[in-house]
Amino acid sequence: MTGQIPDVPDAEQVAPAPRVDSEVGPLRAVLLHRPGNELKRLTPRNNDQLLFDSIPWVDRAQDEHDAFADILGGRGVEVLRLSDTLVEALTDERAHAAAAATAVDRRRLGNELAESLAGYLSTVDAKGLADVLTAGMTFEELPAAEGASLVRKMHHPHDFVVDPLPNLLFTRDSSVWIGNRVAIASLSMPARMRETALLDLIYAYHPRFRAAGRAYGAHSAPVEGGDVLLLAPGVLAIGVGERTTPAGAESLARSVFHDGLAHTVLAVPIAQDRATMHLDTVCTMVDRDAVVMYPAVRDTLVAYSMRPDEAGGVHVEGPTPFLEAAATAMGIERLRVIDTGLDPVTAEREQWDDGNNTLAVAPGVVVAYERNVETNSRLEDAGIEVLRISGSELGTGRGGPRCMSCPVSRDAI
Ligand SMILES: NC(=O)NCCC[C@H](N)C(=O)O
Repeated sequence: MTGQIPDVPDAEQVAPAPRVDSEVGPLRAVLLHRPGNELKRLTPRNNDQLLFDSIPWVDRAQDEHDAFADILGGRGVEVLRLSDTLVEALTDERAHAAAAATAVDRRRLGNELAESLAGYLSTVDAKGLADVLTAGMTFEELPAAEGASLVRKMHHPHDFVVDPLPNLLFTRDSSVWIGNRVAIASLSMPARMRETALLDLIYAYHPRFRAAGRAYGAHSAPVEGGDVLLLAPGVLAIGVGERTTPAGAESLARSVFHDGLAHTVLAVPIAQDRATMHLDTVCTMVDRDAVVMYPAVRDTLVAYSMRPDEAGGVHVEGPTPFLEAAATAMGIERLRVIDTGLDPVTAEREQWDDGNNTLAVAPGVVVAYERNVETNSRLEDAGIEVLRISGSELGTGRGGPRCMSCPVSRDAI
């Protein structure tokens, strides 16, 4: 070997380091979840509780999601699939044991069934366990030998022993990268709380992530990633409404100040409605200095500005109009606003259908649902390139391209 030039891996072969400082820097790697059997659990009886507005046609949802992943891949983005990362993490026996424990709800199952379920899950391989953790398990799927407890006898065969997680599709909400740290969200709705534990295990045990530092504690007050916008390096906006609480926003702000990841955090009150469940349902960034925004909130959205004080605490000012507070914190003269739709009714329809929920793959280039015709044409009129995907089935869970993606690596802007 003496005298030979050592092999230098291609730049493309080296996984980009996890780091995200903005909403619009060129996207390098993203965590998606291809919808699977967990969506087949949705019925008219449980869809409200499981946070879906209707029953998706699963094969078509998968096709739509594959097209979404292809568009990202075509732009040079590395697509990581949540189920693959979960299976890889679960090959570590500590992760396997911890994951199995998260699936056993002793209070609901009672000791006898809980013990038999835990025993059964400990024998299942990583792939099988990942399937149960994501798609759940019904009483009729529980192996016959696993206990003949009263609980088992009295439940309907289609009741869940382990609840499914159909909202894993929305990877934006369960974790968010801020700089080189990841914040595991503390999800507020019962149907999504178990996602926190799965993401916690993926980031702790997957070789790609286990060295990454954490921001904020996974079990702190509720914060959901859909509420967190990285307006510019060092500037965060956090929606506070149906999901993220004031305590969650304050706790995340303290954490990012402590780690030197931000100098300003804007807490932005949003209506506590399903239509506006996260800040990214009414506003997402489409360029370094531009947002697409629901016009009904444009003039009323305000922000409380938080900055670290010299005593190690948090100084709070405001509220002041959001657009002004954001521009000041970002150090720009003005944040350009592109409205959703042309008239109030179109705007309301397109906001509901995630017209505001775009995913930037680079400054001025976004992925959007094709159905939001008016909003997309307004984006194009403003010079934004729109990569359209269909989302008739994906949208039944009430989330768009931004909700369905957790950027893991973006280049600096
Ligand atoms: N960031 C987002 O707005 N995510 C959409 C989440 C939809 C999901 N069905 C939920 O209700 O949590």
